[in-house]
Amino acid sequence: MSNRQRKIMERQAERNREMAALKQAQTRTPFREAELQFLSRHPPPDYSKALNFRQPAEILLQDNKIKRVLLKKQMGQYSNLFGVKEDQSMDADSLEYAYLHDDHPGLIYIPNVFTPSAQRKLIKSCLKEYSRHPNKSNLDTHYLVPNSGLWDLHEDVYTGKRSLNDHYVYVQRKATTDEHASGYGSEDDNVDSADNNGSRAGVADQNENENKNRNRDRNGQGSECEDPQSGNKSNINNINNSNDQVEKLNDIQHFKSRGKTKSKQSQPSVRTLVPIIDGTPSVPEDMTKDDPEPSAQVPILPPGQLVRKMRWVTLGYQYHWPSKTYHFDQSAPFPSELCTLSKAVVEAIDGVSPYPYSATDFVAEAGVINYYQLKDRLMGHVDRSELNKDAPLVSFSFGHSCIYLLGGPTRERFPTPILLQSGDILVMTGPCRSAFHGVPRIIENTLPQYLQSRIDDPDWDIYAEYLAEARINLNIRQVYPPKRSEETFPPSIL
Ligand SMILES: O=C(O)CCC(=O)C(=O)O
Ligand SMILES: [Fe+2]
Repeated sequence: MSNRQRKIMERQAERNREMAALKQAQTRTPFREAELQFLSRHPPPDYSKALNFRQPAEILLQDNKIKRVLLKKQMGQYSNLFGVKEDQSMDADSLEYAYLHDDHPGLIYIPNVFTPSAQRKLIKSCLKEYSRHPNKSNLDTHYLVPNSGLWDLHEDVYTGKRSLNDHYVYVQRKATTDEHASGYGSEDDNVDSADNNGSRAGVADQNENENKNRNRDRNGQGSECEDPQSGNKSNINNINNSNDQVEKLNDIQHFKSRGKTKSKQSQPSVRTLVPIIDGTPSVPEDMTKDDPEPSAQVPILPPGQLVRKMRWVTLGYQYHWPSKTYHFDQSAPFPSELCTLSKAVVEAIDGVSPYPYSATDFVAEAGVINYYQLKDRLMGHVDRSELNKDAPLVSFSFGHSCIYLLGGPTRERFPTPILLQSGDILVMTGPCRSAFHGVPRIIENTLPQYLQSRIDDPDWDIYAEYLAEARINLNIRQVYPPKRSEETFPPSIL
């Protein structure tokens, strides 16, 4: 090829690239646009664009879309799991409020409700207790995590009780060969990003192209579009109702991105999800919800490193990530304090939310604990797997602050960025329950002082060290309509 020909070809290739980039920019949805803004490393995002519900009321309420509602009692009076604040009077300083937003009907935001010690207690439970069997984590797909839990192993090494020379402190792989493995690709794919709900990714790099981002996102919980335990309303409510072609495509891309896999889970056909017939979930007879195959490629790591690979833990009804449906026949006992805590929130918003739901009807049946390292993100999705969409979804944040994007029923609405901080509660009720949302950014250097190392509590050190690079989100859902909650579903639908 002559020099001239080569130059012509290079120019043509360059033009093609530009055209492709232009096309991609044109097809970006407003939600995606917002995600990209907050994913950007260089330049860093403009965090001042985010709505901060902890601003002084006189500033916050200048935005006339924001409404403030006084709670009847302090949250600590609904349950002492929020911690007992010294000032329990109803003086102006101690009043607690919930906030609503005109653009997001059904959103209830209750800022700063936990005392520091109540936060520390819950964080400890999220890392040490709730992550134990029978609750499942993303690590269980690939590793033989001991029943005593990974955190206990980490603690033994951290406190010097056991040495890293001790072979038994290393959690072993489930698979010894990749013969039947899903072969998700790199080790990182397996553990870092390919698990959780769906749109959860490991490292977000501004230079990654959009498709790559999509494919890597939230492999576990449910693709870019849906979240993990949630799932997909169209699938659940009406198997023929593909409510969103784009989502469908993304899902398929998601499966393709794990194309090396030989297992059934890798096929788009797992989208044969649970249809509702006469309000009752009905699982097709031939549908199996197998676990994804373990990979022999995952790294063997010291427990202190492996805990940082833990991306999610599911509580109550266990979730089948590949199909984004619950295992309606697999439920682990729900931690009782989390039942109390979530019920207390539902009680506190009684009369606040324009979409009422009685606290007596609320049953905590499924939960997800999301563990984010600083560079993790959770891409836009809707939580759709629950059969009961009327019950509030209660979400607690701990550790580093994040940007939470709250959009509308489609990606075509530009989302509102919200600064979610440690100790805040976000409740999705009514239409907000079906809104796109995601966490494109964990914000560095935002760990509150009271969650850092403490002279008065050396036992906290191991948690402080973990939180120095992490955020924890705990969210709780009701799966079944109230009348069903205490009943057992007939075996025919399991
Ligand atoms: O981390 C968060 O605040 C949101 C998590 C979430 O949306 C989910 O788990 O479905
Ligand atoms: Fe979600």
